[in-house]
Amino acid sequence: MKTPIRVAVTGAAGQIGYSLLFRIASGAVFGPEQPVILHLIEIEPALPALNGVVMELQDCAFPLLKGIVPTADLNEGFKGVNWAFLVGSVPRKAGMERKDLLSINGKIFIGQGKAIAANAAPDIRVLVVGNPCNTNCLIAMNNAKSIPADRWFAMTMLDQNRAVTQLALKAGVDTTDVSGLAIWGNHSSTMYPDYFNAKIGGKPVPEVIKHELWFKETFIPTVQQRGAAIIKARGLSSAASAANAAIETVRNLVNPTPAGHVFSVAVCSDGSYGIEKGLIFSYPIVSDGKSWKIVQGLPLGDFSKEKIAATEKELKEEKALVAELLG
Ligand SMILES: NC(=O)C1=CN([C@@H]2O[C@H](COP(=O)(O)OP(=O)(O)OC[C@H]3O[C@@H](n4cnc5c(N)ncnc54)[C@H](O)[C@@H]3O)[C@@H](O)[C@H]2O)C=CC1
Ligand SMILES: O=C([O-])CC(=O)C(=O)O
Repeated sequence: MKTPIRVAVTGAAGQIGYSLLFRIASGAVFGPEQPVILHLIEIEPALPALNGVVMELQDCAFPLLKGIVPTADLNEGFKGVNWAFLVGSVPRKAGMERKDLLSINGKIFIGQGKAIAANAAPDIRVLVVGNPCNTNCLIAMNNAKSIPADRWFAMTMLDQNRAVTQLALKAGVDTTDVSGLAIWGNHSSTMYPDYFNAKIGGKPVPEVIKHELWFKETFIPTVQQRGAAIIKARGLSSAASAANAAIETVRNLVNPTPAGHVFSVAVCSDGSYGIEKGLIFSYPIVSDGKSWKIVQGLPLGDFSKEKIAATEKELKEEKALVAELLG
């Protein structure tokens, strides 16, 4: 048996937490050979509900679950942690944009960034899910400067999965026939699902779906607005699909990417494709299972460049709004 790794989840008593924890404990993220100790972090008033989640985790008798640390103390919560899923934060309601949450949620990520830097294991990696996730990640990263920038991620995998399914439905193919689809930029209504560099059955998507207006008038807005559509339908934001995407993001990072595939995750920009350095920007990424890199040299036409510039502009504006939170 391998040594257990410590995995922290904030907002562990929330909706996403309820879909996420049981799958981490079952081995769906780190594999069937990797035991885990779960650090479940909540705010004080949610500790009774968290206790119920702990009881349910115990009642699963997961062979890989070697311990549970439920806590409202950030130092205890992040002590020795190898992976942190930062989910805990307030979700938006109908009619709000995700960036409207910055004034409520942004400050949470100062204390969490500092506590991660002070307590986590040397190999810590952090996935921010709580919205607006790119800029929350920027805040946490800037409050934890001792942790290398390549360890910080914000989630856009849910947007990739949404885009892949829309393409598959339109083309009448299986989702597994779609490859190379990546989300660029912010997890917001400006995100850009780049269908030009995606393939269906190995052929460029625009050669399979020959319907230019559909991409512009239906595909892109559907992907950009899917979170809002779920909130309208459910009265609550996506939770099971978000947890699933968090699981896939980490799996994508800790396993080698199959040839011909990419995955989407927002990372600290190194200036690739002319994006401002230091922004948490979603790119097409590949991993060798240990380190990741931004796929270089993809052709981008004027339409793609315009969309990517718009989402970069929004991230710069969000960064300016939280300037005083960046440490
Ligand atoms: N990046 C993405 O693709 C997605 C992001 N989200 C975001 O994930 C976040 C969580 O969503 P849900 O689980 O549905 O919300 P929820 O309201 O069901 O759960 C959030 C939990 O976080 C806890 N919490 C609040 N402040 C905290 C803090 N400072 N430290 C620790 N825990 C704290 C709350 O007590 C609550 O239990 C929201 O911001 C939502 O917008 C949701 C779907 C997709
Ligand atoms: O839309 C929301 O507020 C929740 C979310 O991030 C998503 O479902 O993509």
